[in-house]
Amino acid sequence: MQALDPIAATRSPFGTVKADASPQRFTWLLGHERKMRTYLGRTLINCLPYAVGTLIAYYCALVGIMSTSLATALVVSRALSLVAIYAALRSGWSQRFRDPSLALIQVVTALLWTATMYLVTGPLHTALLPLLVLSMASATFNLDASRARLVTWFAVLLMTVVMASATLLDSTVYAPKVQFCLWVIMASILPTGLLNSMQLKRLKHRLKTQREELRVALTRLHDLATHDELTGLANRAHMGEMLEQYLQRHRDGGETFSIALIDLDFFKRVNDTHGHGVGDEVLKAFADAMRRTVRESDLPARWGGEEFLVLLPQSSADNARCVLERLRAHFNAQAVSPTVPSLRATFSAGLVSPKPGETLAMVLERADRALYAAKNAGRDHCYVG
Ligand SMILES: Nc1nc2c(ncn2[C@@H]2O[C@H](COP(=O)(O)OP(=O)(O)OP(=O)(O)O)[C@@H](O)[C@H]2O)c(=O)[nH]1
Repeated sequence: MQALDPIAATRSPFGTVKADASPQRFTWLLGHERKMRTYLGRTLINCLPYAVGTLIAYYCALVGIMSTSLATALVVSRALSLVAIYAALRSGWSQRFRDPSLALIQVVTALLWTATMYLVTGPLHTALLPLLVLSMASATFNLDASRARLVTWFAVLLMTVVMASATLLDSTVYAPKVQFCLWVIMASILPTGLLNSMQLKRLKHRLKTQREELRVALTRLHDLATHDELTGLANRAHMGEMLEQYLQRHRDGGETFSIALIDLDFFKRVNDTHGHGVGDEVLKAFADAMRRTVRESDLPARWGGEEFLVLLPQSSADNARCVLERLRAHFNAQAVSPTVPSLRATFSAGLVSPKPGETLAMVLERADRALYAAKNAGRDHCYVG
């Protein structure tokens, strides 16, 4: 269907669309691009378990569980991996990969770091398990189903090896019975988390689909409410709103405009002679002729029955008359019905521009009188009112 009006183009079916309602914040950190902002936001959230891990590492160094140099090595290595991931995302370098969010790399590095921390934090190792669960929750939600499954089993396997090794290396601090209990908890929590994430993702997908369906339905509703079904032109209600807007802008000192009220000549005869189907074909032919002839900025509408109205922005009634004469030359010569190829039709039109202080009803009344005069003059005429 034809775009109706530049004013309307900024409107949603049920109100004014705010192009981007909320201003973007932290653009220096996250950039402007919507997807990239999401990826970077996730990466920064992943820094939270790292910050907690840093505190644990230095606390361990403070109480003599590990050396300060080991704590620093762990903290710096993780910081470097996070900075590298952030830089790859922020610079756009990651765009070359199938998964530009680098979600898989992020979770694997997080898992390896958490597992290492588990091995070296001695009596504090249990504090690492919630961090592991946190990393996995974010990973399983952001990865596709097969990768999320793969990463979950990788995490279970990795922690099995780590817990077994820890028990073998230091069975006093990593007591086998305790490790076994922790292993059972870990091995049951991670797959459960995976199932929950999958369910959430399905829900998210369904919501997205429903939102798209709703958008399509709203667009269809809007088209039905503003367009004439037979000709596809704007309908009377919509054109009425448009006219009010233009008239208001004109009153506020804006540009002038004209309207042409058009009526097909002897249309009843077409219906009576050839039937309503042929009459409909003529109406469609006239609508097509208008679409082809008027300017991009002109707004044609079906006003009702065999009456049409064209709003011609930035045109005096005399300028509008030239457009109408072009339409006449085009329409009078063309075949207007595929069913009755020999059939020809004409139209009459009343043209007016709003005068100061006139209401819409007054402008339309003048257009109607001009149209009536054109009909009285023998039809196939355009009169300026
Ligand atoms: N086929 C068809 N006919 C319609 C439609 N809407 C209105 N009409 C017909 O349009 C005709 C209008 O006839 P009149 O108002 O007498 O006008 P006219 O025959 O065009 O005569 P003038 O306007 O005086 O030249 C009527 O027969 C209506 O039934 C429509 O959607 N389809």
